Amino acid sequence: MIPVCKRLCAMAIKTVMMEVGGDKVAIMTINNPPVNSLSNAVHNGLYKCFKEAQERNDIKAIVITGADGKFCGGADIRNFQKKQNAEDESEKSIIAPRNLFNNVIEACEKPVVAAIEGFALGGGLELAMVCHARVASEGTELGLPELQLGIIPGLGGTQRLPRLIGLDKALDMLLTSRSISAETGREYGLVDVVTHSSDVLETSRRQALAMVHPRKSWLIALHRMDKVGNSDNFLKTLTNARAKAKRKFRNVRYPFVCLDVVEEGLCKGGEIGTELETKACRALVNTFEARALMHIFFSQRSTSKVFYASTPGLKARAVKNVAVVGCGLMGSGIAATLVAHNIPVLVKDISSTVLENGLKMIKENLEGLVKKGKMTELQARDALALVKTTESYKGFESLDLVVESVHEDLPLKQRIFHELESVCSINCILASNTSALKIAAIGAKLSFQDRMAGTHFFSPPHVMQLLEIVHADQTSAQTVMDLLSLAKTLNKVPLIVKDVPGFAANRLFVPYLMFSTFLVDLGLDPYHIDAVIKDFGMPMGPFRVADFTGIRTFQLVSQTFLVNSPKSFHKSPLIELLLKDGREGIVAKKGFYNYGNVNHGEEAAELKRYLEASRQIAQVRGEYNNVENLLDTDIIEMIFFGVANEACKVIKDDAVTGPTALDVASVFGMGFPSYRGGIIFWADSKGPVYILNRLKEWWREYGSIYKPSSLLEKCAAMNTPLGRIVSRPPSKL
Ligand SMILES: C[C@H](O)CC(=O)SCCNC(=O)CCNC(=O)[C@H](O)C(C)(C)COP(=O)(O)OP(=O)(O)OC[C@H]1O[C@@H](n2cnc3c(N)ncnc32)[C@H](O)[C@@H]1OP(=O)(O)O
Repeated sequence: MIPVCKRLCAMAIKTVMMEVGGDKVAIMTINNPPVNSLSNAVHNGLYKCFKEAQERNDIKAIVITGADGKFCGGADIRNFQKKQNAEDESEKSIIAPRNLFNNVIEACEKPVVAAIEGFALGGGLELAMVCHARVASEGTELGLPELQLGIIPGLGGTQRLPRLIGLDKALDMLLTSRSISAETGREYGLVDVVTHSSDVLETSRRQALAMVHPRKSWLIALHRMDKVGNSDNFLKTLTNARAKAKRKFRNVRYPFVCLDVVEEGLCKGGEIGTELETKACRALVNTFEARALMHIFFSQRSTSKVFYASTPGLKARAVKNVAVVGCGLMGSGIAATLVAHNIPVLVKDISSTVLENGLKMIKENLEGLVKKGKMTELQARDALALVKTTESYKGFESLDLVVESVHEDLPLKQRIFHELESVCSINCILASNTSALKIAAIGAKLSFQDRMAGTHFFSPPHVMQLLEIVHADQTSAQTVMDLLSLAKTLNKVPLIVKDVPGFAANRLFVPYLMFSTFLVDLGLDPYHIDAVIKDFGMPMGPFRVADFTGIRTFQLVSQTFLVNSPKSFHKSPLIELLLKDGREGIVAKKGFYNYGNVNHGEEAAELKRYLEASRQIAQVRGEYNNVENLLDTDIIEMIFFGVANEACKVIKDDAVTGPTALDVASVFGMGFPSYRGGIIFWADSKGPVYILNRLKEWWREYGSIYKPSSLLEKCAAMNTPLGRIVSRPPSKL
């Protein structure tokens, strides 16, 4: 250990601290909890510390690190939001610390090493890249996720990353926002040394001192070109990347701005590149997409945080052993999700044949994750080894959680939970994956209902990010807390919802399909609707998604609406006509589309017959009956204003904590484009008054399915955005 002079630098400031060791290495520690983000105070702190370090003869080298084992989570996103909301136009520019990065840190005459632990993301990785070497602890997360926020890196990331790891790999990281581990970073040349976290600081010191003497020269990332090749090569790579981006990104500009800036910098030099990058990043911060994506970033985090805040002192218990009862499509997907995150699963079903089939589906799900690059083949094999199957309740006594996933049959579910209560320990959480029944009804006969909850996964569970945690009246805070913690382990976005029919996400999803089928009964072509909605930004149109989730499932979940609010529901005859002929969707290889042997699906010529029959029965009339009058924007509004109207009813019913929860539900549960900020955020961009007027128009014409909700009327009357409706803590749900 090197003796450290405990004297803090004369200019000691709270957010960046400097300690100088007996070895003459200055350690600068960023201390800005919770993620050591780069606030203005951090920039100023670094400026001051660097100035002092440059001047002092007793400092030979510098190491930058972050407090609490976290290097830096990037620029302070709250700061961007403040600028977006600034009234004064001049306030909208972001102060760029480009000078600090390029001219102070990178140009420093004393070697600077980044000692990285935990994560270096966005501006955090950009800071690490201006250092002259990087030492990272095992498993550290490195990435430039700015595109996920609707902006591009603004502190040289678009320029230095390609120069350090090559253009192909850099573009992949930039355009996917995917992080890499320190180990992969070492392989790519982004990290110089990977070591154990207890050794990061010492190794960084040694690395820095080695660079003081001419034993190891240091390279300035911005000046390098050795990894990007000649202009023919990099221009070709960029052309391919643009073509790929065109297929992947719809309706947004920021990925293309990113590619342009990379190209400019490679053609005109890194200095010009960083200047253009800063300007482009500043301009993007104020776009609707950046507002929307930053809103989603914070909303996604707030849905569970609010619960922790309302139950101080409670600590989550780890869920280490789980059983899934029922291994159909959903059960096997849930089991795959659990084992993919190293949680052993006991799968129970009624016969060895069903179990064999379930195991096959679990294997296929894991293979799907391998194909998507979410896990390696070896990890998938290890995960599969964590699955055990059983036809009995043997082994259930030592479980932490059971997820029931049998079909929607109340007496059957009640019987299963009764049996579970007699075999599971008192601490085991009993959860149902029902989407149509009330949790309280399923657990009505249990002696201890506090450990009963809903875990509503979305299809396919190993892919969809949302997990609704259904909180019945009797469910304990401890149970919800444990499930929230499990959601984090599974990398899911948890949403606490009340035990009301349809919970939250299906209250949006079912009307989405319902308004789409209504338009078909009005005379519109379903394939045209699918195309318009896909262009709007949904991953697939409503009819294709109905095929994927199963048309019978749609019919089943619709029952809740038909029972609870029949006047707001258009029951299209089309659904029953299709089901009568076995057109159940992809499981039957035919639904709205025909699937042959592939999952892509082709338009079905014979669908016309069903459409005509359905229209004949439905007899929907209206001014727009000549459907050619309908513009694509009308189609979008007639579907999504209907969904937004239902969202207002969900808020009114107190089914969720507030409007933000529905933005999260729509983005992560039904694929609403995140760059539109979720259903409520998007609706607010149109304004409650405009939506109300349009709904009234359709209400007059087509009847009560378009009847405006009282909450929408209220917001329109006060001209208040729907997003401003006050949220309530989940304990009050
Ligand atoms: C100019 C530059 O190029 C532009 C940029 O750098 S833009 C920023 C780029 N950086 C990012 O996108 C990283 C965003 N953050 C993350 O991915 C994750 O928070 C993380 C991996 C750093 C930590 O994850 P985890 O430990 O699970 O904590 P998480 O719950 O996500 O965050 C903890 C808190 O920090 C906040 N936070 C995280 N990153 C933040 C950031 N960059 N700015 C402001 N707040 C941030 C979260 O909102 C949360 O706040 P809360 O407790 O009040 O809800």
